[in-house]
Parts: sequence; structure tokens; C-alpha cells
Amino acid sequence: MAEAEQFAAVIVDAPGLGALDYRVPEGMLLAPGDRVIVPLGTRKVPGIVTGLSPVTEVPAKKLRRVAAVLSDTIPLHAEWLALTRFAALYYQRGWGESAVPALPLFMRRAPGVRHESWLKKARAIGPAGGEPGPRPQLNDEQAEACRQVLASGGYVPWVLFGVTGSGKTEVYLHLIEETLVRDPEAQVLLMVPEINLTPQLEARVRARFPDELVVAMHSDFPDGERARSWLAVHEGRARVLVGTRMSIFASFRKLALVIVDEEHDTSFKAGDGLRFSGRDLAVWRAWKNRCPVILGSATPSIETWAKVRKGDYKLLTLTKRASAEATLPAIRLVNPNRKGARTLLTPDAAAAMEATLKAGRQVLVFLNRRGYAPVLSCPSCGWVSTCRRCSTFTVFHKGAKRLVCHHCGWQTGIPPACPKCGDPDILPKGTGTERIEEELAVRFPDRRVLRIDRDSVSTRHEAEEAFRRVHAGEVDILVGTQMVAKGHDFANVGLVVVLNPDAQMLSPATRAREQLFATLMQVAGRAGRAGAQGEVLIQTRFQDDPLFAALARQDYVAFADAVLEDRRANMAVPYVHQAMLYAEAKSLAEAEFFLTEAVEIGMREAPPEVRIYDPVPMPLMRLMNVERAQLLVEADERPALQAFLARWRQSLRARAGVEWTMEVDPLEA
Ligand SMILES: Nc1ncnc2c1ncn2[C@@H]1O[C@H](COP(=O)(O)OP(=O)(O)OP(=O)(O)O)[C@@H](O)[C@H]1O
Ligand SMILES: [Zn+2]
Repeated sequence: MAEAEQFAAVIVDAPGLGALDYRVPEGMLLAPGDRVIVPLGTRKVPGIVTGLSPVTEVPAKKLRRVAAVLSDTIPLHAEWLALTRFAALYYQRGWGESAVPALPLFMRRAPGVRHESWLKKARAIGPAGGEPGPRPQLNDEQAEACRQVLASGGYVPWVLFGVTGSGKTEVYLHLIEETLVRDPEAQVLLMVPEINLTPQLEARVRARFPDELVVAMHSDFPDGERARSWLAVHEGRARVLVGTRMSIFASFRKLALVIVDEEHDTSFKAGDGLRFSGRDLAVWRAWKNRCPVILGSATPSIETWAKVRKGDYKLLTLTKRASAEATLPAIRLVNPNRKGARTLLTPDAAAAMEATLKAGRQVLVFLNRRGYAPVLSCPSCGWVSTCRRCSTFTVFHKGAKRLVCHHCGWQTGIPPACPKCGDPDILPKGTGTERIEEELAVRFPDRRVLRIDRDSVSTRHEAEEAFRRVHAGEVDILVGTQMVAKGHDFANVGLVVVLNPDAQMLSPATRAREQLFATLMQVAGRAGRAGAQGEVLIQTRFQDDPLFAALARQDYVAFADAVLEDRRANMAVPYVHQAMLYAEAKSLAEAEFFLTEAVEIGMREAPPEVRIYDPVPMPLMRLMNVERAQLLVEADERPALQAFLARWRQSLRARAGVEWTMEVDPLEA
């Protein structure tokens, strides 16, 4: 008797498609979670088997066959399938669109001739070995935080709210250790923001657990390296994964603890593709695995703080710095407005720098703007340097002698005179890190100044080397952007000077203030992490604003509670739930026309509790010659919004020349 026919439901990375049925060729053994290659139209594409059945509703003559099964490892775990399915539903994509791109390229290609030898090498990686690194005795607050987490069972979302330098990382390491010891199969995910801290933290985790395989995943990794880590986690060989947001899609054999460090960081939100929040999916994953999740931060996001206040998340607090002698720095606000001033640095800041340097400590100067000046302009006619492809200025880079668009990378040489009126005296306007570096070199000629931003260090290796020099004391004054603000444990920085945070005070975005507060607390937290008290000096015109008042007191709770109050009064996030529909086209009119139609369709389908706003141009209206518009949708209750989005998405009509995409929980609204 012939073998009974079998049909596989397969998801592929194509918009708007559900699972497709394929005939399983005789003799091919398949299981849910297997990766396969299937024909789709005229192509052969990677897919994932989500189910098998002896029947199908697809007519026999339309049925095609599974072309190949990739049998190099065990099938994807059921929990991973559930995760990608949930992410697809939540972020309004097809299941295949969330699942297939989450795999490293290596795992979604038909194996080439060298695949076997690659696998063998990939599986050969092992623990670091050697003696475990130093293990400080936890202080009372750290110990209490660990005790509470370890005493709880099952899913509990914890917020580890600890001031800068309070030793949150030690708490993570202790919890990881306990988790690994309690269950020899347990695995841990430690997520970190998209910054250059991964190697540092990874080294620290490796050193602490020399007998366990610790792997990393970072968007800078070449695919081979990513695939190697991915495989080690999937097969249960790796016990700890340290990674950026993409690591939330790793396939774990037995996830027993999830940690999100600096949970407020916006880099946990993906800006393209599925546009997921790594932090939010981390909470879902912990829930699904019935394990604890730790969201750590000195300045939790407002969404997270709201959940703490509501009682949904449990709070763990570290109120003081961990290192015995260290205290929180003193924060001073200084008015930068001085008549006829030619320098950006105020006399107060210069004097404080002088004193700190004399005492043999380092100074960190923070300015969140790279380049020499944000724009080049003509004092006679008002011409300003702009990008040829985007609706934005080009930044003047003096060293490179270029005008560069920071959005699309377009660049051009420096014109010898104003291209509009011919005046040769065109001038840089405003200040970036390159200009302040120049000013510092003149002001402190005998000091070693190092600038760290994406222009001065462009590779992971260069960044590591730059930070090594800071730690080794080969630098007196460090100038930098966001890159130096977060996470670094500088032992000898005595003073932090913050220049011009005011630009962000003027932004209309809902989260601008919250993000500015977090950045400033972070960068301030780099001062005085060991030894004598540190000092922070902030040059701002907004000294009377409650944000700076709370900052000077380092009072996150007062700030966050006030923000929540304000958001509640104004019915803003997190008291409403939002989604954004974006449209891109050759002209703004086409993009807006698409959105106007989308509004009409939406109005017919939306229940009264869903509000649809008017289409507007995106804040950066033109990017790389594409014009962009957006449309905000809002509801008080998430289920109503989600149900509406799912229906609306199906009814949106494709228009030639218009690309559209949906984002749930947009950060930029
Ligand atoms: N119990 C402890 N005893 C002594 N030193 C400690 C202890 N815990 C942590 N430290 C040290 O204190 C410093 C700050 O710790 P860590 O970097 O973990 O803080 P953090 O809370 O993650 O800081 P941030 O949020 O500012 O990045 C580190 O040098 C760490 O080694
Ligand atoms: Zn551009």
C-alpha cells in the first residue's frame, strides 16, 4: 500500500501571505519547526514548517512540493514558533515576515558544499576556561534585590531601578549564576542597547562563567558569527546569550531568565522591518516561559514606570552607588548666555575642568552632535547647506572637508563661496563635537584630548581601542556624543560637562523630554564612579524648567511621576495606544493621497473608540528622494486598536508607486 499523503503548512517571508500548503514528497521526513526550501511563484524560497496534516483544501493541481528540508540541526522550538507568531499578530505582519528574517542567512539557505565543515567548526566553540573573574560581595540592596527575584517563582516582571553606578550588572551576574546552577539546562538572555558596550559586558560575563559557553549577537556581526551564536543557543550548548535587540529572536532550548539592561533605551525598538520592541517581546517571552524578566535602568521608560505605578511590574530599588567610597555626583546648572562670548565653554566650566585635571582626574565633555557645525550658512543672503536628496541640512565636517547628510550619507565638497550670492565668507553655524574638540585643544594645549563619535571611530575595533585608551588613563579630556554617555564604567572621570542640551527641549515629540532626561542622567552618571565625589556641570538656558530642577536633584521619581500626571491629563501614551501608517512615494501628494484613502477606508471600519487623525508629512519629509507622509491611529484600549488594525491592513488598497508600512507603538509620535 502506498504511503499516506502528507501536507506541510509552510510560512515564507512574503507580505500578506498566511501559511501555504505544500505536498511532502515521499520519503521526506518533516516535523513542525523544520526549515525547508519551497517553490513560490518562479522562485525557490526558505520557509518554516508550522504544521503537518493528512488533508489539504488546496486543489491537487495547484499543490506544489517541498523542494528540500534543511536538516543540519533540530527543528525550531515550539516556543520560538509561538514567539514569531505573536510578534506577527502584534506588529501586524504575516507570520512568515516575522519568522523567516529572524533567522541568520546561514540558516535559511540551501546548504552549499562547505556547510558540513562550517557546522563542524561552529559546533567546536567552547567555554572560555580559566579562573572565574573577581566576584564582589553584594551590598545589602543588591542582595535584597537578588533575594526577591530568586524567591519568586514563575513569571514575574521586575524593574531594577538603580541609580548610575549602583551595581545593576552585579545583580544580573548573580541572578544568572543562580539560574544556571539551579537547572543544568537553563539558559539566560541578557539584552543590551545597540551601543559599543556589548564586547565589554560580554567579556565580563565570560570571565564570570569560564566553564559555561557564553555567546553574543550584535548587528555588526558578520552573518557567520551570528549563525554560530544562534546555533549554540538553539542547540542548548550556550548557557548565556548577550546581545542587542535582534537576540530576542534567538531560538532557546530552555529560557529561564530574561534581562533587559538600560530598558529605556530607544535602540530596543527596530526602525524597519517588523518594527518590534525587543524589550516588550522580552516581557512576552518571559511570560510564555514562566520565568522572571528584569528590566534594569536608572531612568526607566515612562511606559515601564506607568506599569510600576499601576502595580503590574514589581519594583527593586538600588539607591546608592555600589563601590564603597563612591557617591552620586553633584549637578550644577550654568547659564551659557554671555554677551560677546567666543567660546562655547563658559568660564565656570573651564575653571571646573582646570581643577579636575589638576587633581589628576579625567573630564568628559558631552555634546550630542557630531561634525564641526550642524550647517554652513551665508551671512549675506541666508543660504544654508542642504542635502540634495533629503529635506534637511548638511553637516559641516571640517577635518574631512565635506558637507555630509547625517540621514542618507550624501556628501559634497565645501563650496569656496556662497553658491547663491557668491559671498566668499560663508560660515559654520552652531557647534558639533569636532568644533569643541578644536576649542579644547586651544584652551588646554598640554592636555590629551580624545574625541569619540561615529566619525572618529567607525568600527567596533576602533571603538574598543578608543575606550581602552580612556580606561588606561591615556586621555585627559574625552569629548563625545551618545557613544560615551551610556553604560561605561569609567573609574577616573571626575567631571562631566554637558554642552547645549537645549536643542532637544524644543522638540515637539511626546518622548523628547523623557529621552533627554534619561540621556542627561546617564551621562552625568559617568562622573565619580570610584573614589572622590564627581561633579557635573550642565550649560543650559532652561534652568527653571522642572526637568532640569529634577535633574539637578537627580530625582527620577519626581520627574517620572510628573510626566505621567501630564500624560494622563493630556491623554497621551501610555494612557492611549497608538499605531502609525507610513506612506512613501515620489511625491508628497501621492503619499498623502494614499493616506487620505486609508482614512476613508478606516472611517468605515473603525469602531467609535478608535481615532484616526489626518495625514501629515513626516518630520523628515524627504529621505533619499522619497517623499514621506504619516497617519496616526489611536485608541484607549489596546484590543480595540489591534482588532481594527488587523482588519484595516487587509482593506488597504495597493497603489502603484506607493510603499506603505504600519508601525505599532511608534516611538516618534
Ligand atoms: N557589591 C559591590 N562591591 C563593590 N563594588 C561593586 C559592587 N557592585 C558593583 N561594584 C562596582 O561598581 C561599579 C558600578 O557597577 P555597575 O557598572 O554594575 O553599575 P550599573 O548600575 O550597571 O551602572 P550604570 O547604570 O551607571 O551603567 C563597577 O565598577 C562594579 O564593579
Ligand atoms: Zn540626505
